[in-house]
Amino acid sequence: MADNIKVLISEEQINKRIKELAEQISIDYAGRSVHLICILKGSAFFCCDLAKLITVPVTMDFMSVSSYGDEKVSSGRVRILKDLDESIQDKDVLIVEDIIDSGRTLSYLTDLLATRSPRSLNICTLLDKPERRVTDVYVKYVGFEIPDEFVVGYGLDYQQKYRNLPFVGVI
Ligand SMILES: O=P(O)(O)OC[C@H]1O[C@H](OP(=O)(O)OP(=O)(O)O)[C@H](O)[C@@H]1O
Ligand code: HPA
Ligand SMILES: [Mg+2]
Repeated sequence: MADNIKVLISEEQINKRIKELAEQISIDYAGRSVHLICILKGSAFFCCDLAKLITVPVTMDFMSVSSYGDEKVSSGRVRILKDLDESIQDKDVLIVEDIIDSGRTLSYLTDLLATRSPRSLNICTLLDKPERRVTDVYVKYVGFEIPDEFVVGYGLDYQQKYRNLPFVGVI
């Protein structure tokens, strides 16, 4: 396998879990529409695959945020590279992330977006690395809990590489 990357979560496991998450979200948002906020770049694959399987009406917007740069640890400073295009006022907003690690990114984002008067605001993350948390965040939908290892693939990068791997692996 390229650069000795060990599979942690296979493509089949990811697809199965995304289906389950989409079913749960479709039940929870029944009778409403859900406004997905995709946090670029990491969440691009997950958010698009999830959106395709949700059966209630979906709208989407994109925000680009970065704090890791080329490192394996957070710089501690969350930078917004691109803000949302549309207002989230009175919308049922679901932030879609690839991973919650230290919790800094999502803590910063939920505080920021809460000031913009959404009707509701929740988080869906594919991966959760609870051992690394330095900031508490309430996450409603979690795909997989993973151990304290730096992972790549299915959107996640190391030095901008490996995002296109169809599985989640450890370098
Ligand atoms: O919980 P945290 O410690 O804040 O880490 C999680 C965040 O870090 C990664 O983004 P990154 O800054 O690497 O940007 P990218 O998505 O463009 O790779 C990841 O995609 C999450 O957004
Ligand atoms: O384990 C990780 N891998 C890639 N990007 C990340 N950003 C936070 N944690 C990670
Ligand atoms: Mg990254």
